[in-house]
Amino acid sequence: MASAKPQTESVEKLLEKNVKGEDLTEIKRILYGKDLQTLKIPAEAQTLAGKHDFEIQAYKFGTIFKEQLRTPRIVRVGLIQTQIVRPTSDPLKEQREAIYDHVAKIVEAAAYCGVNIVCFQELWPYPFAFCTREKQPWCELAESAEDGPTTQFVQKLSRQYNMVIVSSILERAENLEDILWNTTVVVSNSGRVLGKHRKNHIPRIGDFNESHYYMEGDTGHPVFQTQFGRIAVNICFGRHHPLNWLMFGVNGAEIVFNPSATVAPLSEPLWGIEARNAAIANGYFTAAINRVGTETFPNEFSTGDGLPPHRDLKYFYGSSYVAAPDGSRTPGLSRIRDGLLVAELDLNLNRQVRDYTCFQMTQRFDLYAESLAKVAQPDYKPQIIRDN
Ligand SMILES: NC(=O)NCCC(=O)O
Repeated sequence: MASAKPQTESVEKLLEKNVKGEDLTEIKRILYGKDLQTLKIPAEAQTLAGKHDFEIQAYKFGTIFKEQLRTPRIVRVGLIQTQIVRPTSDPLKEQREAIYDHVAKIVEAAAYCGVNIVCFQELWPYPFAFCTREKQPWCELAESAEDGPTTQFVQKLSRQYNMVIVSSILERAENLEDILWNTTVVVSNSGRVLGKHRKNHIPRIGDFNESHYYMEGDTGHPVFQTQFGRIAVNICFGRHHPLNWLMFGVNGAEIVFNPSATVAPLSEPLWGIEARNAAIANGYFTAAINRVGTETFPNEFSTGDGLPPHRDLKYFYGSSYVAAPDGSRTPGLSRIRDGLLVAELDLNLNRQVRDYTCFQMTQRFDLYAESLAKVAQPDYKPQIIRDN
């Protein structure tokens, strides 16, 4: 039997293998915007990466010009993408703890790289089982956002490394009838739970049957003021919704993280566009993080799409990246390996780009508020002018 074709490592590796010299530089200029300076990765971080089998890439976004009246506002963000560590048939606690242990090593490497804010992928401590429609054992993993095992684990890391940590979990609202939510918890660098955001848009696409587990979030568009800047979280499927991105910007976000879990056939051609476009349109930085690998579940499931029952959700393609408001972006992390992407940002770039593009000044909230208010009425008639 022919073996499956190996996964492509990354678009960047393909380009570098096949295009050389000035042609490569020109292609990168057109595809990625300005050429970002790479940052030196400390030896301690390299050693951890070698020992625990993950890659590290590190880049620096500068500003357009040096300001006279404001000092630079430098912050380092770290994006962590991983595969699950243990098979999905292992005891739940062992699966979760193996992921904790592995991710802790990558956070340690991030600390060596001087990272101030780290964000993990969507529902990072578990396999992405919340698609299969199998309720058990997976609902058992749901936990309190305020003091569940994952938040407690993250709080220790935050305190140890003086890092803000953005941690996506399956929340069980123990104070409200045990309702489940897809929630991201923001833990301050002091270890305090700063707050949480519940996923606004729940997918009903392909095998992503997440609406069997949780409803659309009820937390609006919170922005978290941290010591290192104002941050927000647009959880996975919300990246297809421009108004979701917009509202985080309107509320003052300077960096919007997009912890995701998405597979190649569904979204790969969109991946490099959506978070990057959001950065351009909203005048802030975006950071998109995706998990890696194929996760195989004990029981077959199907989605009513004519395909035979199967045990996996297809391939999670990693490729995490950071984009800036001027449209420049980092290369993606690998499609096939666990990784840490470090990006140094000067948050002053946001205002410099906004002053230049005037995208915020010209966006006409008044016009769209009036139009959307009409659209939301049950008797709305589309504004079509007909040739008859
Ligand atoms: N987790 C999640 O929302 N996935 C949906 C798939 C996609 O948006 O690409």
